[in-house]
Amino acid sequence: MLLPARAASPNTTTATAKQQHSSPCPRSPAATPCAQLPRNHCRKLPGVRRALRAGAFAPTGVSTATIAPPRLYLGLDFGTSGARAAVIDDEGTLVQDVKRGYGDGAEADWAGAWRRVLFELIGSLDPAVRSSVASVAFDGTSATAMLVDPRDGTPLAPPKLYNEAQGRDVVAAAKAMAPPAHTATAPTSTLCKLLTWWYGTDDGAAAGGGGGGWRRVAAERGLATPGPGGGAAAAGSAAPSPLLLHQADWLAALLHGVYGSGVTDWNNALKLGYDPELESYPAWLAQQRFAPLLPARVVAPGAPVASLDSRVSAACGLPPGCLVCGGTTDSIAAFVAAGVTEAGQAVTSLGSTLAVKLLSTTRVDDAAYGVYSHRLGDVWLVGGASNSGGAVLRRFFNDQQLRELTPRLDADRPTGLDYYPLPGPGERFPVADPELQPRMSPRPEDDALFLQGLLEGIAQIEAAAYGRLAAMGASPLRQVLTAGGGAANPKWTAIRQRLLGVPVRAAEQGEACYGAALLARQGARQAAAAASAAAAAAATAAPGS
Ligand SMILES: Nc1ncnc2c1ncn2[C@@H]1O[C@H](COP(=O)(O)OP(=O)(O)O)[C@@H](O)[C@H]1O
Ligand SMILES: O=C(CO)[C@H](O)[C@H](O)COP(=O)(O)O
Repeated sequence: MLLPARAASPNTTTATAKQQHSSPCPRSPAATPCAQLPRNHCRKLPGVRRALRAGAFAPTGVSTATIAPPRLYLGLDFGTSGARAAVIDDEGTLVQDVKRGYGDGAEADWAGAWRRVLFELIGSLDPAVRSSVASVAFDGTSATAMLVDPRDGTPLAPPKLYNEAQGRDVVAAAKAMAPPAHTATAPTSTLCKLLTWWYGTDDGAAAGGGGGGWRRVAAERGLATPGPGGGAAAAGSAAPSPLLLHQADWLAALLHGVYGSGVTDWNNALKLGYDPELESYPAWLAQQRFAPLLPARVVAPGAPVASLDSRVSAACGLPPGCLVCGGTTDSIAAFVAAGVTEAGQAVTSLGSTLAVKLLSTTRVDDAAYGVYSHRLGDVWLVGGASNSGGAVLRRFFNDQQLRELTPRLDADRPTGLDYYPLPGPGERFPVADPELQPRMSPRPEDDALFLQGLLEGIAQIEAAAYGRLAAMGASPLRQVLTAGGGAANPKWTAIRQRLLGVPVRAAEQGEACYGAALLARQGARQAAAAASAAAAAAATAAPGS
């Protein structure tokens, strides 16, 4: 069980602590105004005053069932460049939000950075808010895969991130087992990442189950080290198999402490091969020798999973009975936040990457173009995710420079530069080509012209993405809401609207963490309804009733 590291005390003088705001968001006017806090963005919003008036903030140590209404709901978004927490009340009013970067050097230990930031975000919440949180839900980057010890979640190997394309051999193995054009056959799919671990090809070890750094760690920890060439746990052996989890699953398990056979959700499991229509792993996947490594329980996004582990509650200050709910991916959380409800409405997440989600009455999937369909409730969110997006802009301009240059752009005068902006070789959607090269030259002298060329290039990718969905029979596009950092750029919005030919505007709520908080609220309501139904059934069944 990975418990939160002791939070740096407010008086800690190390550089790291100085940069970080480790005490709760200050309540008194005399304290440092949140707006001046470096690296963190800690805001108390109108909802706090209303909740304070309503006496919402019960003392810590109460169970969910007794958390005094109005209860609060916590969404945690672990995106590409940083993590954010949003707390909402029953009406969906934002009560507090906090964000934090992963810090320099995070790439050397992603799991450690995610765990550290998780408990720092929780520690950054106002104590009165934190102690009223009735449920929590996470969203993470899609197809970010982890191989862990099923007893306590300890990673056995570095995570494989959302955009890491796997080798041709495992892609071929995935194509040999999955249906044609299945999203699990994409080079960046979770299935391909699992197969890289399974065949041990990630450290040059011979294919066929030899090597693979994780097997050495697993053996040291007394775990089984199954592989294609045998090596499975001997019949009757007590040694448990390693477990595959997604980033959001692993973070949730840090709070609920339910390990063993693992819990994931429909959306995160899609690129593993899970079928959200069947609500099960298809036979072609369940019959594989590596099936024991798959997370056994797959829940709907927002569904109740388990209560907070009591030790974690004591360590982080969330109420002991706080419910941890099923998660989702960051672009779906952004979709949920935007509040889209009609077929033909779409959400483009313009964050570090460009992800599009169109609400469609028809499901469309084709890995040849990086197109797949997520299920949310009883609708299909069709789309995909390009490697292009804000991460390319950030290579040339910081946010301040973007704000300074944007007024000089002329959305009505295309530059003709015809860029395909990528952070490096490789594209997922609407072209699925791990070798695709960036195209961002010639670079004009004028930075404003260069920036406009980049924004036009990303907008052209977005337009091609929606055009691909239309060509595949998805519901016709009628409107695009924008989430993510790029939503703030009016000139980019105008360029995109010109290319898309439909109304484009920023989503009122575009933050994925807000969408995750809505899922947490949904889970708390589902749990309360189930408890009421159980109580009513018990009362009916009681003798003499
Ligand atoms: N004014 C702007 N115009 C265009 N892009 C912007 C602007 N401000 C921020 N961005 C881009 O938004 C991205 C960050 O958005 P965010 O949603 O936080 O991304 P993520 O969560 O994927 O890290 C950055 O890559 C940045 O380049
Ligand atoms: O690119 C990403 C990183 O932010 C997205 O997480 C991801 O690729 C979107 O995938 P999905 O459509 O499964 O939500």
